[in-house]
Amino acid sequence: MGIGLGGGSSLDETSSFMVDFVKKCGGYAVVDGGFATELERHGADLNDPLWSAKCLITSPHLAKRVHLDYLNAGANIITSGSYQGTIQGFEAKGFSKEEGEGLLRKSVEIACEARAIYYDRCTKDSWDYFTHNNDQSSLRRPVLVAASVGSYGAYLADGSEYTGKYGDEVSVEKLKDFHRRRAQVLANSGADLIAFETTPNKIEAQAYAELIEEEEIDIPGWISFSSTDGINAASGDSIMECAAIADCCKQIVAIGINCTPPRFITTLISSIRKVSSKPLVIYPNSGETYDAESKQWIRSNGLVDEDFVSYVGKWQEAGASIFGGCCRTTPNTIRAISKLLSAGNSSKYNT
Ligand code: MET
Ligand SMILES: [Zn+2]
Repeated sequence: MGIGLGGGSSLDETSSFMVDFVKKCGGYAVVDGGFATELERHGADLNDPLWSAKCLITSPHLAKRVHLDYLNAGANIITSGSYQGTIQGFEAKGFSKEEGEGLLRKSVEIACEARAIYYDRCTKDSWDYFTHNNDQSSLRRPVLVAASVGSYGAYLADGSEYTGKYGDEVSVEKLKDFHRRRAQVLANSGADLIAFETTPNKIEAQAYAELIEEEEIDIPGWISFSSTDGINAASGDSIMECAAIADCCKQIVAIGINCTPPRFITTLISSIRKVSSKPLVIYPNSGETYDAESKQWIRSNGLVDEDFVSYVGKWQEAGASIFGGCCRTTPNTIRAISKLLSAGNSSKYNT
């Protein structure tokens, strides 16, 4: 178990979990960047229905390295490689249900191992620092491990997490059944929280909220939405309605927008703020567009890291407090975000 609440935490503790964590981090927290992007940059071939979760089978060492790179870049929250890994998807590859569940747990174990390595190094570094500077301040940053849950659309592997068009036959009940076992397994995997990511519509948010209650999921979570127009969730559902569903769920300790172009974020934050005072987690993609057919990112409109980072202050002003990156962002993006926020913080305290 990490430093999360773990079994038996009270709802009061849960509702203040993210507010307390952000405070502990210094008023803002940093999330990691694109996981798949970074695996691919290191040569992984993720053209597979499991996408980045394929590495849990073929290259767990690389997954650990990517987590570690994000920690070294300044992340306070790292997200496990389970985004597109589902028991159904693993079964389609010939794994048994138990093996599939084991792979989900492994995604969290890998992230926890990366955190342990990072902490070990920090302890060593602060010891070196102490012996040279006679200063006992620890250089260790608080770090949470979030278990990633991709949407039903991610499992379909046809880009429908960016359209939210699941068809009439897909109901809240069906989505709950689809997500149930994975959510149970990840809630008991040692992760500090569950990140329901790239949620494109209202019914999936509703399914998560109901599932959390029904299954008595006792670790905190966030629900993060995708948008393709900066006004609504990707399906066209009102972002305020989506956020209101997440707001009603006590176990949901933050609401977010991820894998959405940076230029859309500020207006979405303002909309969400109208219906929720929970901490907001913002981790956009680079602004490039994903082509589901060719399974490639189209390089136009992408932002260089400096451009991406130039938005972060605006998102903070609009009311968000947790920042990172999604697809096509890298440890360099996260390093730049950390640097910017820590500079802002020190100037705040120095004036
Ligand atoms: N956490 C996931 C990743 O970075 C989110 C993907 S969004 C399509 O791989
Ligand atoms: Zn993404």
